[in-house]
Amino acid sequence: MTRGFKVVKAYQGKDVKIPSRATKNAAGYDFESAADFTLPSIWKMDFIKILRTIRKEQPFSDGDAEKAKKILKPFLIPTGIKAYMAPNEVLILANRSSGPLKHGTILPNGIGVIDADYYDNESNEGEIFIQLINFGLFDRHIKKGERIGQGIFLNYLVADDEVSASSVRTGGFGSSDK
Ligand SMILES: O=c1ccn([C@H]2C[C@H](O)[C@@H](COP(=O)(O)OP(=O)(O)OP(=O)(O)O)O2)c(=O)[nH]1
Ligand SMILES: [Mg+2]
Repeated sequence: MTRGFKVVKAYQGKDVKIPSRATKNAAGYDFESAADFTLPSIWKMDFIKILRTIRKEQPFSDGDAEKAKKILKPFLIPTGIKAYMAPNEVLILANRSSGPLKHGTILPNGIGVIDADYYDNESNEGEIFIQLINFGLFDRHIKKGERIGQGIFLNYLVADDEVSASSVRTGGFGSSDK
């Protein structure tokens, strides 16, 4: 077992497909959405109102400010998939080129970095999420099973004289922040 994918427990028996490459020499393993999901177009949001709400320049409640902050966050699309690989390997998530062209969707983090030690972590079992933001004019209605991104396995290099980290990964998305 060198590298590959498994369905996380929460999605077992729910018809979630293991990522696969579409053609013989394709580099990327296509990931599908594990659920129906609507990505609202950012243009539908009233940014001025949201800004005023967050700054409390208008008489909105704290609940409104919280709601506004949530709308501005990128969405995490569940894939139901975890990836295992050798310790010197990484899975890089990238957009499909049709993402922006057909749907106006981009990865706000540019690329996704899936670390080898994310697999089976204690907080979410290593489930991979694809961050997307919709700058297109229309909402994007993603159907379960629709391809939403691709993952490429690579080797990574380490620097000389590195003081190697010994801490164990407990999750993702800022889990190593102090
Ligand atoms: O698009 C992404 C990016 C990351 N991850 C997961 C896998 C990765 O191993 C972990 C941490 O990612 P990263 O190191 O890029 O984020 P961070 O903000 O530095 O979080 P952490 O402090 O947990 O390392 O989050 C995803 O599922 N999707
Ligand atoms: Mg990190």
